[in-house]
Amino acid sequence: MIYTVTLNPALDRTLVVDRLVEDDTVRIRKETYYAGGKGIDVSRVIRELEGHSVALGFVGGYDGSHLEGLLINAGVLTDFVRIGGETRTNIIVKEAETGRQFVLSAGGPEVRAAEIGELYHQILRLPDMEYMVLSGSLPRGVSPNVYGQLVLAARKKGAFVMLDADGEALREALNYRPHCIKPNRHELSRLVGRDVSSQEEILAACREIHRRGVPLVLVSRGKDGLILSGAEGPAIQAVGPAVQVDSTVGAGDSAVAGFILAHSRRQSLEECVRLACAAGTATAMTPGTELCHRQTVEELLPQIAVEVLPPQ
Ligand SMILES: Nc1ncnc2c1ncn2[C@@H]1O[C@H](COP(=O)(O)OP(=O)(O)OP(=O)(O)O)[C@@H](O)[C@H]1O
Ligand SMILES: O=P(O)(O)OC[C@@]1(O)O[C@H](CO)[C@@H](O)[C@@H]1O
Repeated sequence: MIYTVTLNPALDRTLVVDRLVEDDTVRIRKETYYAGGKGIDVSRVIRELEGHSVALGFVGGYDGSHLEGLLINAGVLTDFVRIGGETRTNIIVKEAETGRQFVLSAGGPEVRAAEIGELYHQILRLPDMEYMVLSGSLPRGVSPNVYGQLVLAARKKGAFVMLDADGEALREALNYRPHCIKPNRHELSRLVGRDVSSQEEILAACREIHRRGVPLVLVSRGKDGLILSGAEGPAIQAVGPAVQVDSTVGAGDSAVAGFILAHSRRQSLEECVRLACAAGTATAMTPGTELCHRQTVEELLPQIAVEVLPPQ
């Protein structure tokens, strides 16, 4: 089974307005709620692509129940730890007239030590963990080394661990050697302490990370697709066709979902990167925090240019 972990889920409230104006009433034209947070997005995309996963993490209060209910309605399996604090709401405002989008991200509730302990023991007890995906920001009260501890617990159980995090949480977790990380260009730059942009710079940065014991690095590059670098074997690049982009929120999570789902289906690494790219591209075509549709992903798959890169 694939387990996703979202320590700081968010009820994503997407509002469409004509245009934001100062000193006047701005009428909301459309309002939609999504169960959000990066690991939860991964679970939603896996379900959309006809796979199964269980979403783990913390939910609390009425908004936490709302989020969980949305997932249940979408057919996503959940097993959250309930916390005393209230699940955060992130607000996404889209201006219909200009296409501009504003993402207001809340800090989230404070998680108590006992609640972290409960999640940790839940993970240790899981009988069938083949994959664990750890994604997103950390809530208050949780130490930056929490991902490291969860990586260690999952590795001890023989699971393949994929991590999508940033900053100190990512840096700390590298010491525990997740099997794969999914930084975007900015996260990779922060990780290696210099700006990386070109293909050569990305591959050099990935080699540094392999030397620290991480076998796979999947770098997402927005419209330029993805590069998968492996400690062994050649790097693989996938680039999607030019599409009409509406909102890229959740594109990175969709790429993680595509990669892990294909990997769990024992597909080749080329096919894993292809599905990652198709899912990310399809999500970029949907509005707000809406995620990819299966039919679009299937239409995109043959249009993804997958290339094995020459050794550097
Ligand atoms: N503008 C775009 N046009 C086409 N495809 C895109 C675009 N933006 C993203 N994608 C697809 O989605 C994948 C992941 O996007 P991106 O690199 O933006 O991840 P990210 O920065 O982690 O995103 P986020 O944090 O918003 O979820 C890309 O590798 C690409 O396949
Ligand atoms: O604050 P974090 O945990 O980094 O990201 C949270 C979030 O922005 O990520 C998803 C899109 O990737 C949204 O569903 C959610 O609001």
